[in-house]
Amino acid sequence: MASIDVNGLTIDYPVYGVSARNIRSTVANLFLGGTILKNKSDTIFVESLANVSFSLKSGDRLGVIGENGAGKTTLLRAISGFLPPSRGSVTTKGSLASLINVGAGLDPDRTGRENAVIMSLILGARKKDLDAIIVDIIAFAELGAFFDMPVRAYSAGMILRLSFAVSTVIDPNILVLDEGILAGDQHFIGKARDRMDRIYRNTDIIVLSSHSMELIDSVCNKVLLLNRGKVAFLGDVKTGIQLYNDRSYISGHAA
Ligand SMILES: Nc1ncnc2c1ncn2[C@@H]1O[C@H](COP(=O)(O)OP(=O)(O)OP(=O)(O)O)[C@@H](O)[C@H]1O
Repeated sequence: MASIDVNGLTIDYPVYGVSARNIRSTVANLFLGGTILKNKSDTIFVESLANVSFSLKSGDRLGVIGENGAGKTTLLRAISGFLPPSRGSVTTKGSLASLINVGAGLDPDRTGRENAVIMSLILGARKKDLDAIIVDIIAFAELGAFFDMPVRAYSAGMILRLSFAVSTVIDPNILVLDEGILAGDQHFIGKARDRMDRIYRNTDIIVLSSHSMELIDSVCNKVLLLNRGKVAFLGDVKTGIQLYNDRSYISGHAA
């Protein structure tokens, strides 16, 4: 059984090299992004998530929505294990594939093939299935001779092809996806979207961040609406999308 438990999760990003005295106005920060804080030694922090808690179990498809800077990517990174909590905890059970930052988890000094083998094993592939898995990755990514070149020689779109092919070749128990990465080459994105339809059906838990309410509505059965790093709403999809659209969850905003 796959599960995700997020408990009191707070993430502060330190911003070095900026003095608190140079942050001119707190008014400008009222509606967008995390809260800007400073500690005793005048170091600036952006509190991008503040005391976020929720649990997901098999069958849950969570749509993470919110305006620019609300904390969506930060939450997805923390669930994926890329970002340690400043306070609180994140516990996941089950194999997890993460498609947030294109290329995350790839070793630039290894070839596409070597990365494909390593990541497939991390995702739970059995050794006896590896040959077939690599054949599938080669066919899907369509990287030609570049598959045997180091990843540092890839273009951004080629890295996306490899990351996507590797992360989706086996159905993971948990898929964490920022839909924003699926942009670019129309031929590949078309193939990627077809494959996502299969993954959306077969994966135990999906955490999907998107600015497309149409996609959230079609894939998800729960919505987490973030507002400046805090949970503004957690519950059914229709209500969450309605709140997001009319912006009534933003304090001081007249709908
Ligand atoms: N590396 C960083 N250093 C400092 N602050 C950061 C860093 N990354 C993100 N932030 C801040 O954390 C907050 C949340 O950012 P995050 O990227 O999670 O938002 P988001 O909801 O994904 O936004 P968008 O829809 O614009 O992609 C923002 O205020 C942002 O300025």
